[in-house]
Amino acid sequence: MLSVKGQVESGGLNHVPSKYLYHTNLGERISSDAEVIPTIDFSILTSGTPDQRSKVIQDIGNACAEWGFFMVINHGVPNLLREETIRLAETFFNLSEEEKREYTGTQLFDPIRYGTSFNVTVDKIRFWRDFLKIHVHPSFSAPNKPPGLSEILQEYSKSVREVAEELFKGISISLGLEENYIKDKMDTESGSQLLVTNLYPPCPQPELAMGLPPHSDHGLLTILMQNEHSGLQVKHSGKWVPIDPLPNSFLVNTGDHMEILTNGKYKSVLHRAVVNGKATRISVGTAHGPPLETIVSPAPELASGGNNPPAFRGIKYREYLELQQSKQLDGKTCLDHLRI
Ligand SMILES: O=C(O)CCC(=O)C(=O)O
Ligand SMILES: [Fe+2]
Repeated sequence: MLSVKGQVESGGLNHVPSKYLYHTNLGERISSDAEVIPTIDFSILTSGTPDQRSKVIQDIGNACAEWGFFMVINHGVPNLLREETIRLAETFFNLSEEEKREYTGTQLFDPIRYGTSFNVTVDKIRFWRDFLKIHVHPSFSAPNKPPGLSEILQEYSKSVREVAEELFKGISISLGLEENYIKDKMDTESGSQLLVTNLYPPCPQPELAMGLPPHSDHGLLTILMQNEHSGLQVKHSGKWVPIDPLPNSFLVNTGDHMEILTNGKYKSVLHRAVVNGKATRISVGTAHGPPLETIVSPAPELASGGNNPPAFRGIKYREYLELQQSKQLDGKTCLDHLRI
């Protein structure tokens, strides 16, 4: 398994190798409107007046229902911590191929997994992306090199978890539920948190390859940041909307398990990562879910009565992850397998 970075750096790559050719017109239905995802001021959620707080909670609810994605500003995670996380993540990818290979996971639940594409055992075509995935909660793992990586990822994961917990409160209230509903029902304090670092090296023919094809995320919430290069696109009203996050912001999206829990009220939206010809793009996302053994099904409060029956069957989070990983990413959400 040769990483994309390794291939790019071996030199002389002036075209996309055939196994990476992605046969979709990337320009197709890119939104030309200046659409922007909603922005949520996190500081209002934590310390606004009661009126400001209910307004921002309403905004969160609308963002989850209409976009499944929003940008979070004033989140309190120090910029230095974010920058160091990205910098040290990059130094991991700068290790030699041999050093990185030590972390090649073979199993989905290996606590540390370095790899390329999505899942090379099922991918029919390869994606222009290398990754490092680590389980950071309830128990924390990280590669022991380069020096400092493990410490910074631990600190970063903890800070982001705090943001997630506040967002879970706001989301619970926005659904007409008690503030701690998601925290308690999904046991998020002992929940699973998976950190994924994506590295998309510059691509000689960016319109012919794909970093990550259309997919939805599995957890309750994903919190994502990136270096200065954009590439994320979100499906909205049938079009792909390129996302240019504000400096120092997080992108947050509701995942498949939020869609299950809310009985489809909040959507887990398709998104993809395109590549560019000039620069290495890095993104770091954390997926926040319940403990792996939790069975998630639609909340009875949101799925009852004749006109609102449960739309999904329940599934253990662990089994859902296995299901997702066993399939090719093909633009359909894995959730379709659970629809009643
Ligand atoms: O790199 C990005 O912007 C998106 C990454 C992503 O969607 C993922 O890791 O699930
Ligand atoms: Fe994603």
